[in-house]
Amino acid sequence: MIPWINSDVPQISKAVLHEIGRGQHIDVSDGLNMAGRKDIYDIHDGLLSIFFPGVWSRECIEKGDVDFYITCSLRRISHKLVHIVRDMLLHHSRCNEGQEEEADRCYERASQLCRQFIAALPQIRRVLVSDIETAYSGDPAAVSRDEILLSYPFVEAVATYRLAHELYELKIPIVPRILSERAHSNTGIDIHPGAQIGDGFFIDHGTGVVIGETCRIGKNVKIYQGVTLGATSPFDESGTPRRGVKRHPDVGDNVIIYANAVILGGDTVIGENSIIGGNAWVTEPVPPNSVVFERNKTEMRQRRY
Ligand SMILES: CC(=O)OC[C@H](N)C(=O)O
Repeated sequence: MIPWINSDVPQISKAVLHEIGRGQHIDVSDGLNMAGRKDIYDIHDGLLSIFFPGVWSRECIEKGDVDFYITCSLRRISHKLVHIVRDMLLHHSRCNEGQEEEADRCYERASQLCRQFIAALPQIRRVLVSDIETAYSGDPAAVSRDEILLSYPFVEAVATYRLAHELYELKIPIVPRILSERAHSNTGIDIHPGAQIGDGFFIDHGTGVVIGETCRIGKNVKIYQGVTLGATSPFDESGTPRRGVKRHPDVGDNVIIYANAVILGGDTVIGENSIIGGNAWVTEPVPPNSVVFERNKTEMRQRRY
């Protein structure tokens, strides 16, 4: 018997309860159940395994069973997702004073949003194949597409990003960030769901990559470990960082960004076909077809393909 447990714990429980009751900033009074995060993880796993059944699924799946597997999984995921999104919408409305919505309305809206999300899955899957294709054609270390799919961390990070982006575009609260931060923990690659990323995107090695919310990235872009596409956070008069403004760079088609380059700012545009060298620090626009090989020094050159 540990004596302090009996004497101290009831009092400390009361004090914790008191802090919860103060409801400052984080409102748990409506019982937003964070066990829900496990349900979202389950949906995340389920969606990835639908994209690549028998590869990312826990189950071994025979060719003849794929159809059945996808239909059953998708039905299960759709049900679960509608309930989670309903809870999130309800919670979100309660956090905004005077805008509380009825549960039934949230349920209806959740159902519509999830329908749109599920309808987008075939297209997301198609784009994901283009990402793997860019990896295969761009990385001589990759022996096969299967090797990339089974072992490269960027596949999970980018697949998750593409799912999370769809949810973000539908303005579903919190769920997109839970997905992307889970992939961030698993892979070391941090892609905000708000970023816009074109087809054929490849992150080689991946560790430490950060891609900010308002980035726009073109097609067939390749980046290496440690690259930051970050913000020069603008502040308002009171010194508070301004939300909802364009603060991360744009990257044109066919750009390659080597390891640990840092590219910052909402007005920073990397023109198409450019190469940004390792450790470059870029805070100004770079014209198309440039090579940036050290701090802000650019050189025009003809790209070879
Ligand atoms: C990627 C990055 O610079 O993030 C900084 C901050 N979270 C923002 O979004 O502005």
